[in-house]
Amino acid sequence: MINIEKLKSITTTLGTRNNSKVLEEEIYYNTAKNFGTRLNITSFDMLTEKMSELGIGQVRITLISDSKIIVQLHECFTCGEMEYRGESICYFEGGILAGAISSILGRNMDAVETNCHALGDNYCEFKVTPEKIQETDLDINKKDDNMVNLALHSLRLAKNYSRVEHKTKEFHYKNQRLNQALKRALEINNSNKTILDNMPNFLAMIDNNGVVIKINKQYSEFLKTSSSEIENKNVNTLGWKSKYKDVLNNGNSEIWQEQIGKEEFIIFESPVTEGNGVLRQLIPTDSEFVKLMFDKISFLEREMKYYKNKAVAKSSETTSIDDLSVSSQSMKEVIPYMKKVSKTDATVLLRGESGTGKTMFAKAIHKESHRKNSPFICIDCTTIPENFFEAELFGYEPGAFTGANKNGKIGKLELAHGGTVFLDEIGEIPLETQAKLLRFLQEKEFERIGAISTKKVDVRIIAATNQDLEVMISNGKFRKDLYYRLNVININLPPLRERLEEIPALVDKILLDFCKEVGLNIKEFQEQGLKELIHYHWPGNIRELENLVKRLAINSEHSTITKEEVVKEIQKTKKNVNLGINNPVTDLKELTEKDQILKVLEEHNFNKTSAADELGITRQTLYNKIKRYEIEC
Ligand SMILES: Nc1ncnc2c1ncn2[C@@H]1O[C@H](COP(=O)(O)OP(=O)(O)OP(=O)(O)O)[C@@H](O)[C@H]1O
Repeated sequence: MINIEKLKSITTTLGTRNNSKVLEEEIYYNTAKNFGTRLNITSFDMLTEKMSELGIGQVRITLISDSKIIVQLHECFTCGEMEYRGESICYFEGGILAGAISSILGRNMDAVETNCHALGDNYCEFKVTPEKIQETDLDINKKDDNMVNLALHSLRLAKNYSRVEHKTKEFHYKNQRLNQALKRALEINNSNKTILDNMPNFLAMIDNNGVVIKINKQYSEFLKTSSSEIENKNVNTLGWKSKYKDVLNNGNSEIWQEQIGKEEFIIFESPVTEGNGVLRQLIPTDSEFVKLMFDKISFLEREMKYYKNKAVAKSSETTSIDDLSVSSQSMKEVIPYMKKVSKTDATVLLRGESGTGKTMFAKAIHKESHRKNSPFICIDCTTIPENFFEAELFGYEPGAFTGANKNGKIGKLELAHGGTVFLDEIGEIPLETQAKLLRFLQEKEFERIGAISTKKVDVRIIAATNQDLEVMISNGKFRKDLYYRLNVININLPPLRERLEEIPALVDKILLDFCKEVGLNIKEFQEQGLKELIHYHWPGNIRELENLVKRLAINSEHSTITKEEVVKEIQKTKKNVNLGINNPVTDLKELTEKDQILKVLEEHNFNKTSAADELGITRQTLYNKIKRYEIEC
C-alpha cells in the first residue's frame, strides 16, 4: 500500500510534483494521440479535413518520405492566437497528429514540434517520425483503453529525455494549454462522443461551486451510473471527497489516496480553465503510471539522501567551538558569545580579513547548533559566475532556461533543509539575487527559477565578508535592507597581528594535526624559532601561518625546527609581502599589488597554481584578486 503522506512530503520537498507533472503531460500527449488514432482517418486528405472540422488547425503536408513527414499547422488551436511565448508548446496538437498519422500509415509514429507560432514562427510545424520504441511493445491500433497500456507508453516516452525536455520546456504554460484543450474538448462533439469520453482515465470537471459539469464515460461507467445522474450535481451531494476549494484558492494541484468501492486510487485535482474549474482525475494505485511515479520519486529521494549524507559527513569533520585554538583575550571573549549564538537560528555575519578563520568559525557554529546533524553547505560567492547565482541558491525547474539541466536542479538552500548555508564573501552576490535572498531571509520561502509554486525551507544563514559592506551600500553595490537582515549577529575576527599571543598555541595545533595527517614524526619549534614567528606581522593571517608551519614541518631536517629555518622561511614570505601581496589593501597598495600579481602571473605563464604558490596565497585568493583588479588572463 502506498503511503500518500510520504508521497506528499516527498513531492513538497523535492518539487517532484513537477516531475509527476512531466508524466502527467506525457499522459495528455498520449491521450491526444490515442484520440487521434480513433478518428479513423485513412488518408492525408481526410486528416486535413478532420483537423479543420475539429478546429485544431489548417493542416498542410509539405513532405512525405520514408523517414519523416513534415506537417504545417496554421491557425493552431493552442497557440494560434497567442502572443510570443519563447517556447514551442503545442504538444496536444502533436499528439493528435501523431495518432492520426499512425492510423493512416498503420505504424506507430511520433510528432515533435519544430516550429511554433508561440516561438514567433508564422505557423506550427511538426516532424512526424516512426516512434523509437519496438513496434511489438505497443499495439496502438488495439483500441484498448486500459491504463496500463497507456502508462507503458508514457514510460517509454518519459525515458526519451529529449522528448520529455521538448514537451516540458514551459511548465508555466502547460496548465494554460491544457485549459484551452479541455475547454475546447467540452465544446467539440464528435458523433456524440467528446474528447473527454475518449480519454482512458477517469476524469471529471468541477466548477468553482463544486458542481460536476462534466464526467467522462469511463468514470461514470466505473461508478455504475450514467453521466446525467452525476452532472450538474454538487460533489457533496454525490458524496465525493473533493479538494476543489483548496485547489482554486491556492492555484496548486492536490493529490491524495482514496479507496472508492474496492479499488485504491491516486486522485489528482488540478486547476483548469484559468482557475475557474478543477480537473479531477482518478488513477488506480496499481497502475504502471503510479509505479513509475514512485520509481521516480524514490530515485530523487535517494539522490537527495546521498547529497545530504555527503553534506552531513563533511560537517561532522568540522572542528567544534571548544576545539578551536583561541588563546588571546579578544578571541576568548568571542567564544562564549559564539556558543550562545550557536543555539539560536539568528543570521550571523562574520567579518575579518582573508585567512582569519571565518569559514572555520562558521562550521563550528553549525556544529554547536541543533542543526549539527543536518547539512552545512558552503557557497563561495567569489566562484559563482554572475548569471548562475540564482540557480545555485534557489535551483530551477526542468527546462527553465536554455542550457539548463533537463531534470532541473535542486538549489543549495533546498539541499541544506534543516541545516546551515554559509555564504562566503556575500559582497559578491549580484543585486538582483540580493533581493531574492532578502525575501528568503524575511519569509523563509522562495521559488525555483521557472517554478510557479513556492517552497519553504528551514535553513540558517551564516554570511562572511572581508569587504567593507558599508562602503558598498553607499556605492549602491549592496542592499541596505539585506545588510540589516544579515547583520543581526556580527562577529569580528581580528587579524592575527592583533592577537600575536595566539601564535604558540596555533602553531602547536597546526603542527600536531599536520604531522598526524601526513604521517610525519611529531616535530616542535625551538623557542627562538617561535619568537621569530611572534615578531612577524602575518598579513595573510592564520592561513599564512598555517602554510609556513606546514612547509617547515616538511622541509626541516630536525625534529626541532630551528630559528634559522624559521627566519629563512619568513624571508621567503616577506619577499611576497614586499611585493605587496597579502597586505591589507589601501588604494595605493592595491596598485602595487595589481602590478605585482600581473608580474608573477606573467613569469608563470599565467599558470594560476604556480603563481599562487610563488605569491604565498591560495589559488582562490589569487582568483579573487584577479577578479577584483580586473586582470585579463
Ligand atoms: N582558530 C584556529 N585554529 C586553527 N586553525 C585555524 C583557526 N582559524 C583558522 N584556521 C585555519 O586557517 C585557515 C584559514 O581559515 P579560514 O579558511 O576559515 O579563513 P577565512 O577567513 O574564511 O578565509 P577567506 O576569507 O580567505 O575564505 C584554515 O585552514 C583554517 O583551518
